[in-house]
Amino acid sequence: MSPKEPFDQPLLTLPESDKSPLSIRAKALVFVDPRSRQLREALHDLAPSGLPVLIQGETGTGKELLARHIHRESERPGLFVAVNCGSLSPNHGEAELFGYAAGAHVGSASSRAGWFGSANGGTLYLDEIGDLPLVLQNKLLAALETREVTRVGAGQAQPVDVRLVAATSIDLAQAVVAGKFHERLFLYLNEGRLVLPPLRERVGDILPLAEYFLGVHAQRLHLPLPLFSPAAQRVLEAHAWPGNTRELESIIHFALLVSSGEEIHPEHLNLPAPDIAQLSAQLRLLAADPAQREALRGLLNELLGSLQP
Ligand SMILES: Nc1ncnc2c1ncn2[C@@H]1O[C@H](COP(=O)(O)OP(=O)(O)OP(=O)(O)O)[C@@H](O)[C@H]1O
Repeated sequence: MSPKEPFDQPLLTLPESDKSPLSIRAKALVFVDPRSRQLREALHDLAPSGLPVLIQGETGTGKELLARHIHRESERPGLFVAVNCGSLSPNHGEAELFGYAAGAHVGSASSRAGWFGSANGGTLYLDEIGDLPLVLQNKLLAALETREVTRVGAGQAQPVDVRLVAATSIDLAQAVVAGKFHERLFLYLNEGRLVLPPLRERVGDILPLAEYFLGVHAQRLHLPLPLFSPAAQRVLEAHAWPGNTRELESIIHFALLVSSGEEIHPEHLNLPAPDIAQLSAQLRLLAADPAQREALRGLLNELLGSLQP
């Protein structure tokens, strides 16, 4: 981490030069909630270690963005290569991952390095690693342990230096028990484990992220920057965000487009009305945080007051 990025700064940015072919739009990681700050410290410790990393989190929580920051802080000279294991071809997954030799199969007149080779010297990010077929899990473990890959159809293994960062939205320990995931691969990956909590459990991140996305989209669309009304802020903090940060970004983008420009109100947020069970779960979470408790008490008194006949 550079001296410009102490832990008390809630924004961690990727450099403009991060021109990975699979780059995603947002480059900044917003960390304000205490749980996110802990995660940032863990990231800072883990990134330069070179250890494999397993990131667990629901969809849209920011696993790929976190992996990019791990790569950046590791200062490995090679590329960050992101691959979704669910999108590997059932028949050619091995060739896609490890490459193939010229003439290995019909149409392969020349050889190809594969994702492993492309990430040589850098970081291979395997999203939804639980979707990898068992046979490929075995080959992946062998490649990681021996630091060598053999292209499909090639006689000789080649040395590779790849740091693996894997992500999963399922509990891989349970997949191991169910016989769906290779235990040794799980233990290998689990050396460096980061758990990205869902957004509803990082309530302190919701408004800073909302403001961040509002700023990004207002700037991109050359629109004036509106503010969130206090009621809109409360709605944002009370929503359960099943689609996590990705859902938050699209809600904010929409609100920016439909608001008149000065202030965003609850009616601009295209969110379903929360049900009572969801609302009370959110309130319980907020009440657990001493900083939020007083604000919550005031709000509840205000609401109860408005209900008096
Ligand atoms: N802390 C954060 N700060 C800023 N942007 C974030 C943060 N977390 C996530 N995002 C943004 O939210 C979107 C979803 O993040 P990302 O694709 O990394 O999630 P994911 O967990 O890998 O999703 P999936 O499981 O669907 O692959 C991206 O546009 C990402 O830039």
